[in-house]
Amino acid sequence: MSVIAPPLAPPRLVVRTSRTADLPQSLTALVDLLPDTRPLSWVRHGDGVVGWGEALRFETFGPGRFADAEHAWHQVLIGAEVHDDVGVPGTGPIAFGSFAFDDVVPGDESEDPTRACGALIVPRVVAGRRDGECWTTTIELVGDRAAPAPDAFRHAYPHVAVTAPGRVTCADGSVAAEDWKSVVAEGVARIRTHELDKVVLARDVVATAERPVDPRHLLRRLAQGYESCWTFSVDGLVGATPELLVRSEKGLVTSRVLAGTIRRTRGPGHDEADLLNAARLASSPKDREEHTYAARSVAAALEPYCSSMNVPEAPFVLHLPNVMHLATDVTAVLDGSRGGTRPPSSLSLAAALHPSAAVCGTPTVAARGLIREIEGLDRARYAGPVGWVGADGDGEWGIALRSAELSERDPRRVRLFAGCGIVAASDPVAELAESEAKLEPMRYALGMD
Ligand SMILES: C=C(O[C@H]1C=CC=C(C(=O)O)[C@@H]1O)C(=O)O
Repeated sequence: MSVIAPPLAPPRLVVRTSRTADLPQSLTALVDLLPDTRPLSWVRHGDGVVGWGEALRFETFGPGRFADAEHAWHQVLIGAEVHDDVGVPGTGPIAFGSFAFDDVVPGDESEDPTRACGALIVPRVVAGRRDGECWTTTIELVGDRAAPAPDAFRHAYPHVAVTAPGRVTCADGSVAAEDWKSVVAEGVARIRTHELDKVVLARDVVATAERPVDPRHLLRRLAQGYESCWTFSVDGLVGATPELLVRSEKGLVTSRVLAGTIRRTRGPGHDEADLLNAARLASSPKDREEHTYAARSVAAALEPYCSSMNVPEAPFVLHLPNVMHLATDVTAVLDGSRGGTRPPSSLSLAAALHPSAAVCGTPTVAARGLIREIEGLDRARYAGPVGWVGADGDGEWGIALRSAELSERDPRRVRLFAGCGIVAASDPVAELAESEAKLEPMRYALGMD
């Protein structure tokens, strides 16, 4: 006999945000607060939000993964009791989230065919800092005795010392590095027959550490070494992405589009070489083409939601420690009169923007089809949206690049990902080298530099 449980009333949250004493002026001040279990992070230049514990968790599947997560978030906010003494973006109730790149639930070849395609996690505790203002939010489920007292957040979870992973070795992932050149060559061939204009092809490598990998070790190194990137951690997906899919704040929408890459030079004379390389990148027709598709895809996806938009005519060169990218900062104003009863949230904007041509290709459907056909990789959450959303829908979502997936089965194992935009003029050998450069942040985080 099967028993159908009556629908549960949505859980009721009690949320309290209060100002806290200044944190040390360090890039890692926020991530240093994190306990070792399932840390949540969205930090850049030392500011941002980190969280721990799980008051609530919503897992979603397939093409509806964004809309279902959004619906669950709205439902839970309806009855929430919120006391917010700070009132800046990131205070009050927030949920961290990450979503799979593809709609298709992975088949038998996947590590875990039942895994969710998306998750929103409402932490029990959030610590945040923005422009010198620091706060703590505690989130309790009504009737939940396990929730920490508002003034006890530092002690609610035992603070286990951060451990380094020890010696780390790397092996080929789903497709061996040598074979990946043929995958790229196939992408180029398809583009040359005019099947599509651009496709982004990715690969993974598998790192095995001597000791269990402590995500906080990775977060600390990334927050320090890649401070201009968004250092994120959600459910075992850790990275430092330079690409902001969307930030929505008080009606202003921002997106940093990246596509087109050149490696940074190391050693003596690197300043001069960097200047030369930046000029080379800015004038490279192949990189400009890759970039144009990406910037256009973002502008086209945002257009229906916005009353005005600024897309600079030419990209600038973004300098990161490992590479330089062609970059365009798109800014737009949300159109309050469109989008139904409430303006679109940052999460629904992320859903509309995903997958941009920076991680999929042009046209989108043909590119996604080709990725499924030839890439030979289960991207999982790599290149999907990762970030946070607040009660008013404002929030920040990055693209989960320069990232790694920590294995749930083997805590010493980590999958690192990198991908490259392929156009007609792409060279498989150069693309393999570019993918190696894009793996550098996570190799560095693991201490493999
Ligand atoms: C797909 C990745 O990077 C994207 C973002 C910036 C530059 C890219 C490129 O030049 O190919 C990619 O479009 C990755 O890092 O895995």
